Amino acid sequence: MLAARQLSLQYPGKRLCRSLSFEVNPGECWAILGQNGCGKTTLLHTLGGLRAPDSGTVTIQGSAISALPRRERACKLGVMLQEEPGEFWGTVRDYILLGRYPHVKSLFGWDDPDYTMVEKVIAQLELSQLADRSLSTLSGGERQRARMALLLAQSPEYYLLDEPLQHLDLRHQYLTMALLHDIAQQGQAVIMVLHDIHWLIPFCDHVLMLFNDGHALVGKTTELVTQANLEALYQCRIAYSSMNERTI
Ligand SMILES: Nc1ncnc2c1ncn2[C@@H]1O[C@H](COP(=O)(O)OP(=O)(O)OP(=O)(O)O)[C@@H](O)[C@H]1O
Repeated sequence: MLAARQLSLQYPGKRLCRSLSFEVNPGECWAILGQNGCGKTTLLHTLGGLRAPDSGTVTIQGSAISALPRRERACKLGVMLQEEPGEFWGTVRDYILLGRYPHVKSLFGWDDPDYTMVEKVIAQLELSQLADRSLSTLSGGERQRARMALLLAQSPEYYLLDEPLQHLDLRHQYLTMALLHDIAQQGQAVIMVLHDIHWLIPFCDHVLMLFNDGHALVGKTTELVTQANLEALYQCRIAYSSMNERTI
Protein backbone atom coordinates (compact mmCIF):
# COMPACT_ATOMS: atom_id res chain seq x y z
CA MET A 1 0.00 0.00 0.00
CA LEU A 2 1.05 3.62 -0.62
CA ALA A 3 0.44 5.48 2.63
CA ALA A 4 0.55 9.18 3.41
CA ARG A 5 0.60 9.94 7.14
CA GLN A 6 0.10 13.37 8.71
CA LEU A 7 1.32 15.00 5.53
CA SER A 8 1.80 18.77 5.52
CA LEU A 9 2.90 20.65 2.42
CA GLN A 10 3.58 24.32 2.03
CA TYR A 11 5.46 27.00 0.15
CA PRO A 12 6.42 30.32 1.72
CA GLY A 13 3.15 32.13 2.37
CA LYS A 14 0.95 29.24 1.21
CA ARG A 15 -0.19 26.15 3.08
CA LEU A 16 -1.27 23.43 0.62
CA CYS A 17 -2.36 20.69 3.01
CA ARG A 18 -2.00 19.83 6.66
CA SER A 19 -2.10 16.53 8.57
CA LEU A 20 -3.35 14.70 5.51
CA SER A 21 -3.51 10.91 5.90
CA PHE A 22 -4.75 8.35 3.42
CA GLU A 23 -3.88 4.96 1.95
CA VAL A 24 -3.95 3.83 -1.65
CA ASN A 25 -4.29 0.09 -2.08
CA PRO A 26 -3.61 -2.12 -5.09
CA GLY A 27 -6.71 -2.32 -7.27
CA GLU A 28 -7.82 1.27 -6.59
CA CYS A 29 -8.16 4.15 -9.03
CA TRP A 30 -7.90 7.60 -7.42
CA ALA A 31 -8.55 11.11 -8.70
CA ILE A 32 -7.07 14.22 -7.07
CA LEU A 33 -9.32 17.24 -7.65
CA GLY A 34 -9.08 20.92 -6.84
CA GLN A 35 -8.75 24.42 -8.20
CA ASN A 36 -5.65 25.65 -10.03
CA GLY A 37 -2.85 26.28 -7.58
CA CYS A 38 -4.38 24.35 -4.66
CA GLY A 39 -1.44 21.93 -4.53
CA LYS A 40 -2.39 18.86 -6.59
CA THR A 41 0.92 18.65 -8.46
CA THR A 42 2.91 19.28 -5.29
CA LEU A 43 1.01 16.47 -3.57
CA LEU A 44 1.55 14.10 -6.50
CA HIS A 45 5.28 14.90 -6.55
CA THR A 46 5.46 14.21 -2.83
CA LEU A 47 3.70 10.86 -3.25
CA GLY A 48 6.21 10.01 -5.98
CA GLY A 49 9.22 10.89 -3.83
CA LEU A 50 10.18 13.83 -6.08
CA ARG A 51 9.69 16.30 -3.24
CA ALA A 52 10.13 15.79 0.50
CA PRO A 53 7.10 16.53 2.70
CA ASP A 54 7.39 19.52 5.04
CA SER A 55 6.18 17.14 7.71
CA GLY A 56 4.71 13.67 7.77
CA THR A 57 5.67 10.60 5.76
CA VAL A 58 4.97 8.79 2.52
CA THR A 59 5.68 5.07 2.53
CA ILE A 60 5.25 2.30 0.05
CA GLN A 61 4.70 -1.14 1.53
CA GLY A 62 6.07 0.27 4.77
CA SER A 63 9.32 1.72 3.37
CA ALA A 64 10.07 5.40 2.94
CA ILE A 65 10.23 6.10 -0.79
CA SER A 66 13.58 7.85 -0.40
CA ALA A 67 15.00 4.63 1.12
CA LEU A 68 14.22 2.52 -1.95
CA PRO A 69 17.04 1.88 -4.45
CA ARG A 70 16.33 3.77 -7.70
CA ARG A 71 15.62 0.70 -9.83
CA GLU A 72 13.27 -0.76 -7.24
CA ARG A 73 11.55 2.59 -6.91
CA ALA A 74 11.01 2.71 -10.69
CA CYS A 75 9.46 -0.77 -10.63
CA LYS A 76 7.08 0.29 -7.88
CA LEU A 77 6.27 3.86 -8.92
CA GLY A 78 5.73 5.35 -12.35
CA VAL A 79 5.20 9.10 -12.61
CA MET A 80 3.78 11.07 -15.51
CA LEU A 81 4.65 14.71 -14.94
CA GLN A 82 2.47 17.55 -16.16
CA GLU A 83 5.31 18.79 -18.33
CA GLU A 84 8.24 16.79 -19.54
CA PRO A 85 11.68 18.37 -19.24
CA GLY A 86 14.12 18.04 -22.09
CA GLU A 87 13.85 16.81 -25.67
CA PHE A 88 14.14 13.31 -27.12
CA TRP A 89 15.52 12.86 -30.62
CA GLY A 90 14.79 9.15 -31.23
CA THR A 91 11.69 7.47 -32.62
CA VAL A 92 8.45 6.93 -30.75
CA ARG A 93 9.39 3.25 -30.33
CA ASP A 94 12.83 4.17 -28.90
CA TYR A 95 11.14 6.53 -26.47
CA ILE A 96 8.63 3.94 -25.25
CA LEU A 97 11.43 1.39 -24.81
CA LEU A 98 12.91 3.69 -22.14
CA GLY A 99 10.02 2.56 -19.93
CA ARG A 100 11.56 -0.92 -19.83
CA TYR A 101 14.83 0.41 -18.44
CA PRO A 102 14.16 -0.52 -14.76
CA HIS A 103 13.37 -4.09 -15.87
CA VAL A 104 16.49 -4.71 -17.95
CA LYS A 105 18.28 -7.84 -16.75
CA SER A 106 21.02 -8.25 -19.34
CA LEU A 107 24.15 -6.14 -19.56
CA PHE A 108 23.52 -5.92 -23.29
CA GLY A 109 20.20 -4.08 -23.10
CA TRP A 110 16.63 -5.06 -23.78
CA ASP A 111 15.45 -8.64 -24.27
CA ASP A 112 12.68 -10.07 -26.44
CA PRO A 113 10.00 -9.74 -23.71
CA ASP A 114 10.80 -6.00 -23.50
CA TYR A 115 10.30 -5.57 -27.27
CA THR A 116 7.10 -7.64 -27.12
CA MET A 117 5.76 -5.48 -24.31
CA VAL A 118 6.57 -2.30 -26.22
CA GLU A 119 4.73 -3.51 -29.36
CA LYS A 120 1.75 -4.37 -27.17
CA VAL A 121 1.49 -0.90 -25.64
CA ILE A 122 2.10 0.75 -29.03
CA ALA A 123 -1.00 -1.08 -30.27
CA GLN A 124 -2.98 -0.28 -27.09
CA LEU A 125 -2.31 3.44 -27.48
CA GLU A 126 -3.04 3.35 -31.24
CA LEU A 127 0.51 4.43 -32.07
CA SER A 128 1.36 1.77 -34.68
CA GLN A 129 1.35 4.25 -37.59
CA LEU A 130 3.60 6.60 -35.64
CA ALA A 131 6.07 4.19 -34.02
CA ASP A 132 8.91 4.84 -36.50
CA ARG A 133 8.46 8.61 -36.55
CA SER A 134 10.71 10.93 -34.58
CA LEU A 135 9.02 11.73 -31.26
CA SER A 136 9.71 15.41 -31.85
CA THR A 137 7.37 15.43 -34.88
CA LEU A 138 4.27 14.28 -32.98
CA SER A 139 1.28 16.48 -32.21
CA GLY A 140 0.45 17.33 -28.59
CA GLY A 141 -2.14 14.56 -28.27
CA GLU A 142 0.02 12.00 -30.07
CA ARG A 143 2.92 12.81 -27.77
CA GLN A 144 0.67 12.47 -24.74
CA ARG A 145 -0.28 8.97 -25.91
CA ALA A 146 3.42 8.14 -26.34
CA ARG A 147 4.04 9.30 -22.74
CA MET A 148 1.21 7.04 -21.58
CA ALA A 149 2.69 4.15 -23.57
CA LEU A 150 6.09 4.65 -21.89
CA LEU A 151 4.42 4.43 -18.49
CA LEU A 152 2.53 1.28 -19.49
CA ALA A 153 5.81 -0.24 -20.71
CA GLN A 154 7.33 0.60 -17.32
CA SER A 155 4.40 -1.27 -15.75
CA PRO A 156 4.86 0.01 -12.17
CA GLU A 157 2.77 -1.11 -9.23
CA TYR A 158 1.60 2.47 -8.59
CA TYR A 159 0.84 4.89 -11.43
CA LEU A 160 1.01 8.60 -10.50
CA LEU A 161 -0.27 10.81 -13.31
CA ASP A 162 -0.54 14.58 -13.49
CA GLU A 163 -3.38 15.46 -15.88
CA PRO A 164 -3.07 12.37 -18.10
CA LEU A 165 -5.90 13.61 -20.36
CA GLN A 166 -4.22 16.86 -21.39
CA HIS A 167 -4.19 17.40 -25.20
CA LEU A 168 -6.32 14.30 -25.83
CA ASP A 169 -9.46 14.29 -28.01
CA LEU A 170 -12.64 12.80 -26.57
CA ARG A 171 -12.00 9.32 -27.98
CA HIS A 172 -8.51 9.15 -26.51
CA GLN A 173 -9.65 10.62 -23.19
CA TYR A 174 -12.13 7.77 -22.99
CA LEU A 175 -9.58 5.15 -24.05
CA THR A 176 -7.03 6.45 -21.53
CA MET A 177 -9.51 6.44 -18.65
CA ALA A 178 -10.67 2.92 -19.61
CA LEU A 179 -7.04 1.81 -19.74
CA LEU A 180 -6.25 3.30 -16.32
CA HIS A 181 -9.38 1.72 -14.88
CA ASP A 182 -8.35 -1.67 -16.31
CA ILE A 183 -4.85 -1.29 -14.86
CA ALA A 184 -6.40 -0.88 -11.41
CA GLN A 185 -8.72 -3.82 -12.02
CA GLN A 186 -5.65 -5.93 -12.75
CA GLY A 187 -4.25 -5.17 -9.27
CA GLN A 188 -2.05 -2.12 -9.77
CA ALA A 189 -3.03 1.28 -8.32
CA VAL A 190 -3.66 4.55 -10.14
CA ILE A 191 -3.59 8.08 -8.72
CA MET A 192 -4.24 10.90 -11.17
CA VAL A 193 -4.77 14.63 -11.08
CA LEU A 194 -7.98 15.21 -12.99
CA HIS A 195 -9.78 18.36 -14.11
CA ASP A 196 -12.71 16.83 -16.00
CA ILE A 197 -15.21 15.61 -13.42
CA HIS A 198 -17.25 13.71 -16.01
CA TRP A 199 -14.77 10.85 -15.92
CA LEU A 200 -14.94 10.48 -12.14
CA ILE A 201 -17.95 8.30 -11.49
CA PRO A 202 -17.42 5.85 -14.34
CA PHE A 203 -13.72 5.25 -13.76
CA CYS A 204 -12.43 6.39 -10.33
CA ASP A 205 -13.42 4.61 -7.13
CA HIS A 206 -11.66 7.04 -4.75
CA VAL A 207 -11.25 10.78 -4.71
CA LEU A 208 -9.13 13.33 -2.88
CA MET A 209 -10.61 16.82 -2.97
CA LEU A 210 -8.00 19.42 -2.07
CA PHE A 211 -9.40 22.79 -1.00
CA ASN A 212 -7.63 26.14 -1.28
CA ASP A 213 -7.36 26.51 2.50
CA GLY A 214 -5.41 23.25 2.81
CA HIS A 215 -8.13 20.98 4.07
CA ALA A 216 -9.11 17.89 2.10
CA LEU A 217 -11.93 15.39 1.69
CA VAL A 218 -10.75 11.85 1.07
CA GLY A 219 -12.85 8.77 0.41
CA LYS A 220 -15.02 6.86 -1.97
CA THR A 221 -16.16 8.62 -5.12
CA THR A 222 -19.75 7.46 -4.67
CA GLU A 223 -19.89 9.16 -1.26
CA LEU A 224 -17.91 12.35 -1.86
CA VAL A 225 -18.76 13.36 -5.42
CA THR A 226 -21.90 15.34 -4.73
CA GLN A 227 -23.05 18.59 -6.24
CA ALA A 228 -22.55 20.36 -2.89
CA ASN A 229 -18.97 19.12 -2.50
CA LEU A 230 -18.06 19.95 -6.09
CA GLU A 231 -19.53 23.46 -5.81
CA ALA A 232 -17.62 24.04 -2.57
CA LEU A 233 -14.43 22.74 -4.17
CA TYR A 234 -14.60 24.74 -7.39
CA GLN A 235 -16.48 27.76 -6.00
CA CYS A 236 -18.95 27.85 -8.85
CA ARG A 237 -22.43 26.53 -9.66
CA ILE A 238 -22.33 23.06 -11.18
CA ALA A 239 -25.20 21.26 -12.90
CA TYR A 240 -23.81 17.84 -12.17
CA SER A 241 -25.47 14.78 -13.58
CA SER A 242 -23.35 11.75 -12.86
CA MET A 243 -22.33 9.83 -15.95
CA ASN A 244 -22.49 6.28 -14.73
CA GLU A 245 -22.07 4.60 -18.08
CA ARG A 246 -18.62 3.62 -19.24
CA THR A 247 -19.52 4.39 -22.84
CA ILE A 248 -19.62 7.66 -24.72
N1 LIG B 1 8.74 26.42 -5.99
C1 LIG B 1 7.67 27.10 -5.58
N2 LIG B 1 7.81 28.19 -4.79
C2 LIG B 1 6.74 28.89 -4.36
N3 LIG B 1 5.47 28.57 -4.67
C3 LIG B 1 5.28 27.49 -5.45
C4 LIG B 1 6.36 26.71 -5.95
N4 LIG B 1 5.85 25.70 -6.70
C5 LIG B 1 4.51 25.86 -6.67
N5 LIG B 1 4.16 26.93 -5.93
C6 LIG B 1 2.81 27.42 -5.66
O1 LIG B 1 2.16 26.41 -4.89
C7 LIG B 1 0.79 26.33 -5.29
C8 LIG B 1 0.49 24.90 -5.66
O2 LIG B 1 1.10 24.58 -6.90
P1 LIG B 1 0.72 23.23 -7.66
O3 LIG B 1 1.50 23.22 -8.94
O4 LIG B 1 0.89 22.11 -6.73
O5 LIG B 1 -0.82 23.48 -7.95
P2 LIG B 1 -1.89 22.62 -8.77
O6 LIG B 1 -3.05 22.37 -7.88
O7 LIG B 1 -1.25 21.43 -9.38
O8 LIG B 1 -2.31 23.66 -9.92
P3 LIG B 1 -2.79 23.47 -11.45
O9 LIG B 1 -4.19 22.91 -11.41
O10 LIG B 1 -2.78 24.87 -11.95
O11 LIG B 1 -1.80 22.59 -12.16
C9 LIG B 1 0.59 27.33 -6.41
O12 LIG B 1 0.03 28.51 -5.87
C10 LIG B 1 1.98 27.58 -6.92
O13 LIG B 1 2.09 28.89 -7.46
